[in-house]
Formats: sequence, C-alpha cells, structure tokens
Amino acid sequence: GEVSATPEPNESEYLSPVSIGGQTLNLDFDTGSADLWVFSTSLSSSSIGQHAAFDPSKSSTWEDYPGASWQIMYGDGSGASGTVGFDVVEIGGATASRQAVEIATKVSSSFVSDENNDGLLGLGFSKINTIEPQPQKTFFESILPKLDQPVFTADLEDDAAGTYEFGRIDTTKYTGTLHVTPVDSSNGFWEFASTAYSIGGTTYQNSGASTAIADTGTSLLLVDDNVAQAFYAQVQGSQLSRTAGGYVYPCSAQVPDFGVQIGSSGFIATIPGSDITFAEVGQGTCFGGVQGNGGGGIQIFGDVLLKQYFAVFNGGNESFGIAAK
Ligand SMILES: O=C(CN1CCCCC1)Nc1ccc2c(c1)OCO2
Repeated sequence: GEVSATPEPNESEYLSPVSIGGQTLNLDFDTGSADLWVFSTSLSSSSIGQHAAFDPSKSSTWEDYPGASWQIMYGDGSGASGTVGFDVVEIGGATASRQAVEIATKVSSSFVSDENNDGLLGLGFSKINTIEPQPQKTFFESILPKLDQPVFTADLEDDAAGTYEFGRIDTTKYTGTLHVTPVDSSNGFWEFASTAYSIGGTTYQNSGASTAIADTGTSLLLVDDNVAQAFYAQVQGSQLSRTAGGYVYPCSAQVPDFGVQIGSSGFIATIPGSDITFAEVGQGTCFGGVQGNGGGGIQIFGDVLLKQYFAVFNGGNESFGIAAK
C-alpha cells in the first residue's frame, strides 16, 4: 500500500503525525537513527511540558517487553532512555501491527525545550537500534514486506510542509534523472561514497572523509573540516566562531553555490549560495548551513542539502537516490 505523512517543518526538523495505539504524536522522522521513541506519561510533568505523552495504560493493544530497555545518544549530544513495548503504529495509511515502541523515562533538555516533537521515528537500519537485550526493527523494516515497492521517499521543503511516502515513488514529485548510488548499511546509516565537492561551480577532490550519510534528522550539512574551511575561505568576512559553534559571516556577504558528490558516479548535488544561510545570530551576523563534521570520518548530509531535492531511500536494493524537483 502507499502511505504519505506530511511533516510540519519547524526550522530544523520535519514532524509527522504518527498514531500509536490510537494516540497521535508528532514524531521527528530521522534517517540517521533507528529508534522509535516517544515522550511518555512516565516522564516528570516538568519534562512533559507541552509535549504529547504516550500513555501505554490507555492503549488496548499495548504489549510490554519485560526487562527490555533502550538508551540513545545523538551526535549533537542529546539523548534519551527508557523501557520498551509493542503496539500498533500507523502512519498515513500504512500500519505496523506489532512495532517496537520505546517509552522515554528520561530525555535530555534539548528534547524538553523542543516543543515541536513528541519523540523520534528512526528510519536508519536496525543494526543501530539501541534496544537491549535484542535490537528491534524500525517502522520501515516492519512494513517493508507489505509495500508495493520497498522504498520510502522524503520531499522536504524549506517553508512549506514536506512529505514522506512509504511504498511508492511519486514520479510527479521530481524532474530529470534520479541519481541513484549504492548504500553501505554496515554502520546502520544510509551511507554512500562522497569524495568530491564544488564551490562556485568548480569541482575539487575531497582529501578527507570519503563517505556521507543522508540524515533527515540533522538540520545542517556537516562536511569534512577541510571542505568547510575551503568553502568559507570564499565567503568574505567569515570566521569560525566558538561561541556560535561554527562558521559565521556578515549576512550581507556573497555566498557561493556549494555542491557535494553523491556516490562515486560524479553527480554533484548543489545548493544555491542564497540557500546556505541557516540562521541569523544577531548584529547582522549569519550562521552557515554548511559546517564541519568535527573530524569524524563520515559527512552528514542533512536538511540544508536534502530540502533542495527529492530523495528516495530503497530498502530493497539498499540504495539512495536524489533528483531535482
Ligand atoms: O544529532 C544529530 C541529529 N539528531 C537527530 C535526532 C534528534 C537530535 C538531533 N545530528 C548530528 C550528528 C552528528 C554530529 C552532530 C549532529 O554534530 C556534530 O556531529
């Protein structure tokens, strides 16, 4: 069957309504992780705040997973942990009848203050699912056998809502060629080769990190530190600000187009310079959407890149594709 869920963009994340045991929560769809966890009534009321909190006792289809636990830490230092059960999870028409649902009993402060999401829905590979004693399938892996096509697509927009679809590729959503590259899922990510980049239309080989992941849960485009340095060398007045946590520049600066290679085929996915600024940080200073990955071997291609394209995640042949839209 086909499924579509329309995430509500909120500056840095895309949220989609998910029904769990008949309770609806807004979850952050994250291809960079593989845990489905929710704010729960087990959290303190100060942690719950304005969030929707899942209450297993009110679900007639809830099944405990006795003795199981989970604990996750994300690349930005945020984290959560708790207990586990199974329930019916439905997104825009597709249903996983016995999906592992991770109940948060602890969440870090950035989740408490991010009132837009009531938890996460991981769309990475279950080898990085954190449930002990046994990792459990993601929602996508649970419904995969029932889908017409073993795929989901992400059509993220800047201001308007984006759309995730499961089970079909809506070819009216993109133009020209779908550039497909094989994915190496051994680290649990939608990871592919990326060894070249372009600045202002000139292509360079990347001497550092040689792979990248497609990560809808990350706002920024985190490239090899040398690549970020080379990019901002061409932005007048830019500097690496420890207080801002990355490269900043005068909002009036001319920002060149920036591109990153998707796969070893040669396709360079480009972001217009005018779409690179991520935020104003005050006093006419802007924070760039392209930043270094802090020296990790993997580059993280987040929403700054993905929102420029239509993305296809194929769990059947383990490939990633993007097309202009
Ligand atoms: O942590 C994330 C994304 N994460 C998705 C789930 C919600 C909390 C944020 N991205 C990220 C990944 C790697 C990083 C990083 C940030 O900063 C440096 O390295």
